Amino acid sequence: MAHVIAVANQKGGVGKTTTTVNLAACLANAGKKILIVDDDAQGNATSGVGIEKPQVKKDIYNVLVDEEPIDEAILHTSHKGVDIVPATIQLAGAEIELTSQMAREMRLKLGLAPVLDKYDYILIDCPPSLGQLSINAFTASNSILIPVQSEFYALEGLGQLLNTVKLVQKHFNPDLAIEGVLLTMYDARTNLGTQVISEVRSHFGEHVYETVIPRLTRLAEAPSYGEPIVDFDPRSRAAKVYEDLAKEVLAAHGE
Ligand SMILES: Nc1ncnc2c1ncn2[C@@H]1O[C@H](COP(=O)(O)OP(=O)(O)OP(=O)(O)O)[C@@H](O)[C@H]1O
Repeated sequence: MAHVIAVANQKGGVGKTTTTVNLAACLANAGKKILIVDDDAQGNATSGVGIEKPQVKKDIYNVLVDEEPIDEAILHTSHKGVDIVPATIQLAGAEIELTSQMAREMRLKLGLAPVLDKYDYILIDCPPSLGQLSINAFTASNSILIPVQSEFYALEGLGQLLNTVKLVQKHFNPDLAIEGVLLTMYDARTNLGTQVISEVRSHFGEHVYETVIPRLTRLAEAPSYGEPIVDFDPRSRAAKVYEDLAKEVLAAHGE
């Protein structure tokens, strides 16, 4: 039975997609079957695993809005053991279209149900907002992994995110847990990064991963080649840090 993890932070550009794609590949290298759900109309997770948009016949929009079977939208990716439900720009309309539909918060949960036993982990790459797409992700998930950029305003907006988590727990998904808080884009050359780390750790305590993702150019380069870092540059420090994160995630699940 898959463990479903929403990778979320309504702040833009904090490393959600980078974390989804690279954690997925590292978990697959550890022998796990992984499904990525691209829940963001930008479709960066989709292109980041080598899927060209014209290749996409059905995407997450068709699952959420048209309630079409998810297996018709699932594609294999460039990385063995990682499948994806892609997103294209048509997802941009879903927030509004879902608003007038019945059981709108449950669409992703219902959509994923038939494939839960085919995967070990399902990672949902959430959009930078707390609208219907994120609510659907939180309702469908066992837990939420929060990437936090190591910068001055790191904690800003996290209160709002945690409030949304509480609302979803109350109304749709009482068992939704915090999977972990991941510090990203850490720059060792500034004192600021170190300050932010201690601030985030004092706030979230044991939820914060030991692994901290540094700011590394290789991580920004890999997506344009449609490859996770472990394929693009397997011996790099960037590959190593996401491998470390995968080990922590597996350990947290007793593996
Ligand atoms: N550790 C890192 N070092 C260097 N660049 C990074 C790192 N993590 C992410 N990036 C780059 O920063 C940008 C934003 O990252 P990413 O797309 O993963 O964030 P996001 O939270 O998914 O963004 P959005 O909110 O737009 O969906 C991308 O260009 C990505 O390649």
